[in-house]
Amino acid sequence: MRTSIATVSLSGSLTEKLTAASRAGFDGVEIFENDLLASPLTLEEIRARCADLGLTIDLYQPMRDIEAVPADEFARNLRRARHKFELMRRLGADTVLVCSSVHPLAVDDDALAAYHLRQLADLAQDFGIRVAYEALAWGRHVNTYTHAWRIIEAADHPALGTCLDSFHILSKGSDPKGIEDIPGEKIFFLQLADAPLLAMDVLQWSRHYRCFPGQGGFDVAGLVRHVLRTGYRGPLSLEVFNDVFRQADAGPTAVDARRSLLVLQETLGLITPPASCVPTGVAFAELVTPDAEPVSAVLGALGFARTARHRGKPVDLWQQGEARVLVNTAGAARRDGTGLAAIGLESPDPAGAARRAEALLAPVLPRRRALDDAPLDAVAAPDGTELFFCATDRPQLPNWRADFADVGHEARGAATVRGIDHLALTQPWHHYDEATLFHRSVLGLHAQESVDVADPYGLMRSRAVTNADGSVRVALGVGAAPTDDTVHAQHIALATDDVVAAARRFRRAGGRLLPIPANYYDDLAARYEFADGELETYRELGILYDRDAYGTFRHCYTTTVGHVFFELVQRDGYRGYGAPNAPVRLAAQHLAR
Ligand SMILES: O=C(O)c1ccc(O)c(O)c1
Ligand SMILES: [Mg+2]
Repeated sequence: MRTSIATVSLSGSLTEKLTAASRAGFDGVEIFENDLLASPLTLEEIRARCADLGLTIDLYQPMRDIEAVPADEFARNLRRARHKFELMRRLGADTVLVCSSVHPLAVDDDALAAYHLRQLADLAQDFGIRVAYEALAWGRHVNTYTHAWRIIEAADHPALGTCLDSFHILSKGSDPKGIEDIPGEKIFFLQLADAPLLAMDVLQWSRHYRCFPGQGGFDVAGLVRHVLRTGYRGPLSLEVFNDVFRQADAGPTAVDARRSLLVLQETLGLITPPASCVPTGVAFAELVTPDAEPVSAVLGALGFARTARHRGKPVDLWQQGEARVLVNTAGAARRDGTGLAAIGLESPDPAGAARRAEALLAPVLPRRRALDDAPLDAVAAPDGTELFFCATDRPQLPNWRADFADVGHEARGAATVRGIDHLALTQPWHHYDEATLFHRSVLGLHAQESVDVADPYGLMRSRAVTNADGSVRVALGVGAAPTDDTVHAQHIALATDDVVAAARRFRRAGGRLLPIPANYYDDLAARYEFADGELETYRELGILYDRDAYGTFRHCYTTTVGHVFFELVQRDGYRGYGAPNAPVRLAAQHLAR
């Protein structure tokens, strides 16, 4: 189906919005009146710009407070409408959106509303224009789609139909099944928006918190299914009022928006992009650093051994159990200090995973490889993290590990780390919803609930995306103090079967663990019963503790190197990420700085 986006959904000038929509692959736009009023371009120039960009103008909006008002008011409305219809003719737009009235003088009189809309449609028809009447969720008397449709039926005019907007329908809890009672040709337009499930006034909710389908809590696909059954064949159009998108770069927002429609269309069986290919593990985490020494010291103290070196690049492979960490001193020019730059995802079908990622608009990264290196497909996540789709020691598939030559080092002592438990990636503040949708749709991971975490200097939000068996877990976090990279760093959480042994080993080898305040342990003692000496051990090492319905969680943190730190995690059935402990950890990290 054709896809469209309202200019109000994107940041910038009208020109910037149109360019972003076109680049992201939209077929058309809804032009929001304010964007037009504020543009220095003439109507003819806007029309030509859209044509050059391959965009149709699918809707002009909104007209407000038209119907069921006193007669003198309505006469003025018709005069205003004539003016707008002339404008639309010059613009080349043939559908106008009319919102249900919020006028203080509007009366609760369906017959009068129908009579007024019929007159408006009569006038519109002279200009070859169609009027799409939309029930605002906060409309004074008309605030449900069924009520709007009753009035349209009563008005009975070929140039009058309805505009359905998923936000207004789903925010009020209306049953979307009734949409099937409207003939498809009377649905003149379909606007789509999702929203997080919040208990608040619908107008505020709508104007500030809408998001793209798949990013909130509404069943937008279910609603569209009802619309498609009517025979509606107009565009799927996104109309998203959102405080974050208003400020973020229009380019990435438009791509995020288009991805949401691709995923929606896939859900509805309208398109079939390459199938989802869920990663089955973390092959490696790659750190870039200008100086390998500090991070190597931490890895060594954690019990990792530098086992191999890339044949052609200054990249070392550090390994312990199934945990592999690459330390790359070549890419550091791009970043300041040590950071987590890439993740290798063990994929059942690396090439297939890359094809899906590309089809869902993930930026494909050039393969930086030498002639005999294994071909590695990589894409960039919204936060810039490089995601490699790879295979480790699997016959028939290119083996990334073969690009590394063993250096013969082995770890001293038994392994205390088993593998990578999870990776925590800090998202730029304006990419949080986009990141969730990206990891869900491109990688096929499941998103858990978003949790709020109090940082002493602001609020953090965090949400985990995982595969079914938990062998891939990524915690996406967004911080309130985005400039504080020391605290809001990325981290690599390492799975251990004995966090006490792993922590002691780290300390004996000269590693420094994050100190946790005594008050925390006094509280733990009040909340849980521990075996003799257990709490003292946690207190001594800075080990944090949590429990959920499934088991217990013990974890501690190394101090931070550049923009990255490590966590040691002992997960005994526990499914979370120690969220109750996160405020204490964040405060301790601020203090340690
Ligand atoms: O918030 C508004 O006023 C508004 C305007 C036009 C729409 O299509 C809409 O859904 C909301
Ligand atoms: Mg709308």
